[in-house]
Amino acid sequence: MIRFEAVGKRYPDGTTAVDHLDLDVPAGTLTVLVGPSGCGKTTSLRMINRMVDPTEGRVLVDGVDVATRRAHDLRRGIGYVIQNAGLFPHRTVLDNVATVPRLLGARRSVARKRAGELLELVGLTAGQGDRYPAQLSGGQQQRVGVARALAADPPILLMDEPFSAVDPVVRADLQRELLRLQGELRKTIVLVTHDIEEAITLGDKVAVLRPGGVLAQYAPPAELLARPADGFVEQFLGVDRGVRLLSFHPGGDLPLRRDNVIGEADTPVEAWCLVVDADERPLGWRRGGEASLLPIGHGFDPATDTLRAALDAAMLSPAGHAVGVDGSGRVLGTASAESIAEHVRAVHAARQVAAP
Ligand SMILES: Nc1ncnc2c1ncn2[C@@H]1O[C@H](COP(=O)(O)OP(=O)(O)OP(=O)(O)O)[C@@H](O)[C@H]1O
Repeated sequence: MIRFEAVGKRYPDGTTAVDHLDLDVPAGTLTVLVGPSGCGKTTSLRMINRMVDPTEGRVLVDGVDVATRRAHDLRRGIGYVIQNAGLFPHRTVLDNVATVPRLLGARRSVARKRAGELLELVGLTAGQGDRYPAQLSGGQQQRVGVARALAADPPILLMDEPFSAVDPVVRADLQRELLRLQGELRKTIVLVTHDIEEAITLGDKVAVLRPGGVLAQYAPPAELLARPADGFVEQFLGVDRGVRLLSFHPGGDLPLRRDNVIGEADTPVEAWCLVVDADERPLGWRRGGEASLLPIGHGFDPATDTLRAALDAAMLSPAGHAVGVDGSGRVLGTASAESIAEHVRAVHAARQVAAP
């Protein structure tokens, strides 16, 4: 666990980078520090591995004040990933990663074997390991940066804007990979970003910092979206909080209707009916008695999708209804945009009653 206790950082020129920060990062979780430029994210991150020392308060790692640790020893247990990966340009990718186990005393062959395993872990091939960093794409270089940071198997990983230098598609890919890796490795990760969307996607908890290095709110993403602490956080989160919050609601509890699902030969029972074949697969929407069918667009699988996907399916459907399908594509039922909104209201109301 990482703990900031009343931590402040004032630079000699009088700049307050971090102001009285209290923050706990539980072991095995991913915390994101997010906020506008200059609000002290990087400074806070670097106080964990003593690249920066606080001028007030203490940073504790597993209960020990990092100021009492030799920086060199401390950093053995803390991986560090930066924007643009920071790789050695004149070493192959494999050697970049193998450097760390070598420094820790592993024999060359053992270090290279370990590096190969790590490259595979982050989704790179042995062939890519033989190239030089400049011969890889930006996204692939970032993966190498993550592999290198993991090479000493540190319990803590610090990541400073690790995905900012790559395009949005690669970025989404790297974010998914990080979540997959974290599901496997359960490191204690602190990640800095200025992108609130990234923070909400990745964080178990998100710390929003405001200018002047003051913590504005520290909460799980769903709570942040549902209850921003003040106007600053609300504005920083953006305008579509309600819709984004739907990503945190599983689709499995959404009531689905079956009474507007009919077979090909059946008489429509209302203005829009979903026609299915004998195997319960969707054929399309029938309006009134019209013979032609309109495509259902994309369905949603309540077992794996969230209410955001369900609402999206409803919005894109000609009938205004999302079609719920199981993993094999068979229709489970339908839900209108209104019924999805009603369901969300009911869930929120139940939570408020349940809250102490
Ligand atoms: N070595 C330094 N000397 C003086 N001021 C500094 C120093 N390093 C950082 N600062 C100032 O401290 C404040 C916080 O900087 P920091 O880099 O932590 O912010 P940040 O939130 O990570 O910003 P960004 O998103 O732009 O990287 C800024 O006002 C910055 O100019």
